[in-house]
Amino acid sequence: MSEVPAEEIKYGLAGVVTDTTAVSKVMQETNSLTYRGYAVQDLCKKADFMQTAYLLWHGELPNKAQLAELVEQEIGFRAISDDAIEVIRRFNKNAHPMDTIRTAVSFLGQEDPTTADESPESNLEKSIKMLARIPTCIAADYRIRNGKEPIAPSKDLGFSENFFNMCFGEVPAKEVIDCFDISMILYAEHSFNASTFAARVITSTTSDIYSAVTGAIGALKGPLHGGANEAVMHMMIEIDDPAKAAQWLRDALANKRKVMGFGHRVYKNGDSRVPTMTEAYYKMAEIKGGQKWVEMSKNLEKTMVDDKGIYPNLDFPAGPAYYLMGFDIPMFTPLFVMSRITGWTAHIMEQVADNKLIRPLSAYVGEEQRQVTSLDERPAH
Ligand SMILES: CC(=O)SCCNC(=O)CCNC(=O)[C@H](O)C(C)(C)COP(=O)(O)OP(=O)(O)OC[C@H]1O[C@@H](n2cnc3c(N)ncnc32)[C@H](O)[C@@H]1OP(=O)(O)O
Ligand SMILES: O=C([O-])CC(=O)C(=O)O
Repeated sequence: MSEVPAEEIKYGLAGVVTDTTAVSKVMQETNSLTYRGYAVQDLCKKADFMQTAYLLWHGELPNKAQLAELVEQEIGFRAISDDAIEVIRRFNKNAHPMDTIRTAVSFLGQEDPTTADESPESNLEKSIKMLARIPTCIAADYRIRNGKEPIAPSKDLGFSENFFNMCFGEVPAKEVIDCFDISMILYAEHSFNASTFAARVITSTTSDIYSAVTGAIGALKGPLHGGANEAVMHMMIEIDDPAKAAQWLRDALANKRKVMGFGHRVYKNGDSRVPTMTEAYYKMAEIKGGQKWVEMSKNLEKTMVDDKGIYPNLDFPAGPAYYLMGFDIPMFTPLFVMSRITGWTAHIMEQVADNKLIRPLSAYVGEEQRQVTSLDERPAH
């Protein structure tokens, strides 16, 4: 029995406010989300992912000169060392790409002579380095595990175009790039979600930014968080036929299965990002011939909302959108990493600027205090 009444324990920290943040605001009542005061939908229409990164880090949208400087820095940091490529070559070809990007980021941290420098300027520079190099690591890992040579990053292509080129050796149609960029903006930041909180916990010990990001990647991997975008696509492939979707979902619920891509800790009446991502996904389906998946998504959503009142989250449209863009399913959560690196690092810098060690209490429910007996005195079984 715990000495703390059960009703006073905040399991999963649900509903607990642990700190302030100026990075983003998730509004449960209105199902809306702002980054530094700007609605994400407006950022998707009027800005791009690089401008969003600048906004998250600096608190303001960049002017032309500020954006040009960030773009130049990002392009300049894209290449990874021969040692890093060699490490990626040695990765187990069956390892999950989230395990390999977690290890790659950790490797980048031990290579960087500025890792221990916690100054705001150095942490910002390291954030730009990770934004630039994580895509290079993900693409190199993808090609090597498929028996191909990595493609060096380009100095002439934008962030998203360069990533597609490093993966597939070509830049797709503008519509595909636009949809990918929208997913990058929408995935970039979401207040104290589990991976960001993990990053802040690590930062609060005054550990370094690479350690915090490595831990955040580990937290994002789980299917209750970022791993859900992969799980959604596995589910849709398992269902296969849109006409079977409603029954499949009802059977899953009857068997107490969690249906991936639905539900959210904060939003209870719909995820603010879903309409924008769904529009982009439907556009992808039009271009790539994915009407089967659209029909299935609609049937799953209608059944889940009608039967359980549980709404889709961002992973629900993002999973099939990435599938239609041609990415292997195990790459979907690493794509989330490519984007969330901006939000994580904005929070890490906010934590560093006003730090207090994060260390909650627990209610003990184990054995009462007792005597240690010697090994000889203890029963054989
Ligand atoms: C980008 C992101 O990270 S978004 C989240 C991505 N994760 C997923 O899509 C995984 C599937 N969803 C879930 O597991 C949950 O909805 C979570 C983890 C996201 C949120 O969990 P919580 O806030 O703890 O809600 P909780 O799990 O208590 O759900 C409340 C009720 O709704 C049910 N429920 C919530 N989500 C789902 C779901 N996806 N499938 C089936 N039932 C669900 C729960 O079983 C619970 O029912 P009960 O009260 O009868 O026990
Ligand atoms: O906020 C959360 O708990 C999960 C989420 O949607 C995100 O991190 O984007």
